[in-house]
Amino acid sequence: MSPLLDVRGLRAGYDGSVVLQGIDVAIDEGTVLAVLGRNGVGKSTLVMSVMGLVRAYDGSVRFAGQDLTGARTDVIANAGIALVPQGRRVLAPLTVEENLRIAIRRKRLRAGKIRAEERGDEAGSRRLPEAASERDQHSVGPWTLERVYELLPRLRERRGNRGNQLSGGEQQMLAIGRALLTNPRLLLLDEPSDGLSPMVVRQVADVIRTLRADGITVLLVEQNVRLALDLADDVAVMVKGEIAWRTGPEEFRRDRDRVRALMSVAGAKDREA
Ligand SMILES: Nc1ncnc2c1ncn2[C@@H]1O[C@H](COP(=O)(O)OP(=O)(O)OP(=O)(O)O)[C@@H](O)[C@H]1O
Repeated sequence: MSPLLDVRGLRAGYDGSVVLQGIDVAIDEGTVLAVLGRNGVGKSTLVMSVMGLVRAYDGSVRFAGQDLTGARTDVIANAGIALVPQGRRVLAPLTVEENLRIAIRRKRLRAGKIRAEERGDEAGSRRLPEAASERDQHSVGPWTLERVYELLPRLRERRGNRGNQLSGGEQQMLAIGRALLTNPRLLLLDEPSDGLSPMVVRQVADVIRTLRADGITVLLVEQNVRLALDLADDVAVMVKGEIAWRTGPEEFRRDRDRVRALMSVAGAKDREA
């Protein structure tokens, strides 16, 4: 079985500076891959380049058998990848429900535009699609506002509150709900536990477990190693824009020396000395 996401030789960065130095990473459908590593090694750059938000200089990205190398973000989203970005990026002046409805509307516009482009029909780009895409019909069922509220009941309670009135945990749930409304097969989560209390981190972990049980594949970037190991089927450790070690959570727990060498600031100093 070929992996759902297959990234090979990916080099990417900003304004000519190279952050990702040739990344190879593959994720099987239905699994959770945790990407760990010290600050600044390029974890966010990796998820942003998979999403088409950072330009790749070289390498390839294949998803569900489709070549997405160099594709636009809207095409990537339409193919079934969604990003929950670091910092959540909820629309602060809008209510929870407005944030969610915008995600639904954007998805429809995007799908209509891409279909129109495929037909070479510019005028059609403003038409809304009438039916769910083929992919949606094959999944458990497309994500709806109601299904998001069932998974994340706190959002229903807060549906009339503005983004800037939410706690960090509620903002994280909103960012996840918004991503789910695009019906992803692969969810890229960039530090979902950042700044949250241990109790809220546990709630986020439960949500991720439920999504995995529903068959959603997850690439989880985390600083919280305990959370990452609890959730992951596989672990990839990044060092300076490369995957330095790919292993299972048990092996990761056992090999403390290697973890220290690859992940602690002291370990990095040892290597540089
Ligand atoms: N928009 C940008 N423009 C230029 N350089 C950037 C930009 N974003 C990140 N970088 C640089 O790219 C490198 C990798 O950053 P990135 O955010 O991908 O790392 P990270 O592993 O996710 O770190 P953190 O855990 O701190 O989020 C860093 O040197 C960072 O300064």
